Amino acid sequence: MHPNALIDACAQLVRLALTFEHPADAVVSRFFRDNRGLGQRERAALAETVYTVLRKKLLFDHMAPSGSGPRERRLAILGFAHWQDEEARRSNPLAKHGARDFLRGALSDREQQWLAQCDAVQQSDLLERHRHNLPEWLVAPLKEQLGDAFWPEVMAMSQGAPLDLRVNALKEKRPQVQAEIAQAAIKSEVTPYSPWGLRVVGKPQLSKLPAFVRGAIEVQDEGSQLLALLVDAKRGEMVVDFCAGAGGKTLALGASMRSTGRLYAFDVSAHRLDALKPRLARSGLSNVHPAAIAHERDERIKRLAGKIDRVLVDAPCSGLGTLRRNPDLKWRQSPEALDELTAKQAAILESSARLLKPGGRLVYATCSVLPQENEAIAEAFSKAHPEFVPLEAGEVLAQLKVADAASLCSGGDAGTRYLRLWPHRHHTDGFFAAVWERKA
Ligand SMILES: C[S@@+](CC[C@H](N)C(=O)[O-])C[C@H]1O[C@@H](n2cnc3c(N)ncnc32)[C@H](O)[C@@H]1O
Repeated sequence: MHPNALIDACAQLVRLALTFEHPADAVVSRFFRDNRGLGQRERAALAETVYTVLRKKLLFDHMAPSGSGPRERRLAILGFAHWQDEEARRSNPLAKHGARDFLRGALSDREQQWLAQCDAVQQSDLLERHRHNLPEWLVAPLKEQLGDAFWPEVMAMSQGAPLDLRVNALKEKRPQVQAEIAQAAIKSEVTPYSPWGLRVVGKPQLSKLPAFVRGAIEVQDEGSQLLALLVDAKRGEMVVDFCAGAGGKTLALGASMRSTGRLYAFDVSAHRLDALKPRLARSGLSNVHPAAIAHERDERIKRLAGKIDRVLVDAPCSGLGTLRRNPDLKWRQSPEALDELTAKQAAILESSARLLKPGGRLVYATCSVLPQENEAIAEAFSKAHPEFVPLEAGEVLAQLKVADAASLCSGGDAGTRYLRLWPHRHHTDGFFAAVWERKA
């Protein structure tokens, strides 16, 4: 594709994404479906450009007005240029010239002059909002929690996430799978905390890889793997994954139960549960029972009350811990939407807790970094339910031989009450989890 046509296509995609009517990943997938002729490199350029625009929206909104031509094209030029610079910095500093040559081929003289002016802007000349690119309502809670680590977290959140895999412990061993994918030129390192994880170098295509096809690996952030690990589901138990969605954590729980016992995968979205089915088929698990429920007080839930050994509530949340993958969320979420979400989270936790038998374990988790979706929900639940004893997440993980378990946690007297993962510290998405045991 001619560079100019590619920049125009990027501008078209930027325009679609900036309506914020749908999640950015859905907009990108739709665009690719509607433009089947696009090659792999063009797809990568399109996706990375639009994600860079979403990540740096306030900075680009500040720079764009000084240029000419359609606004979306100016945003696309900035997105493309910043993405390429980032790539060049990561892989080969000399590559920057090559990347800029390609872009120059797409730009008019006027656009080139404008881009040079934008490039000349120093960080120190910018207002804080143009450096953090966050909505104001999100800045205060992050600064309050992070202090000096606010800027490292901003940096971490403004980059893409690494590709993590979970090895299916039911079928295979991590070292063998690592060696096998290395044969297919996929380099990886074992993840520092999860015993099941591999962190892959780059973004190779996985769907045709034999290890993927036979269910030996699944794509899953290391943080998600640690949530499943905290549940510590065992052979022969009755386990509920209350908000199972497409089943990322269900599959990890099922494997840790060695495909025995009974694992219910509930969700209000039958559509999301449908996406679990092909994954389940690959996984070789035969203990999973997916079921769509109407709401958290569904009859099915009532029938299972007091019968379950372990419950995971991977609650619907703002997703603000996943800004590396979903940068549009910071523009699509709002304080009003959060109020609704926190009420839902409390209601789901309340209902799901009834499922547990005495001695059973309850895990409440989110991929949010906001205390109101996390500690506030957990503490209100503990207060209202003295029959549920909080466990130290740090101790649970240490018993499971997770390295540096205490460093993954915060809160409580010992500072290890809750799992609290941050992109800048742990190189995972932002996650929270609280663990309780129902008194016998
Ligand atoms: C964070 S996602 C779950 C992701 C999933 N556990 C995974 O690992 O892939 C939250 C899920 O909660 C579901 N949900 C929303 N309200 C619910 C409710 N009242 N009861 C059960 N599930 C609900 C949503 O449909 C969504 O799939």
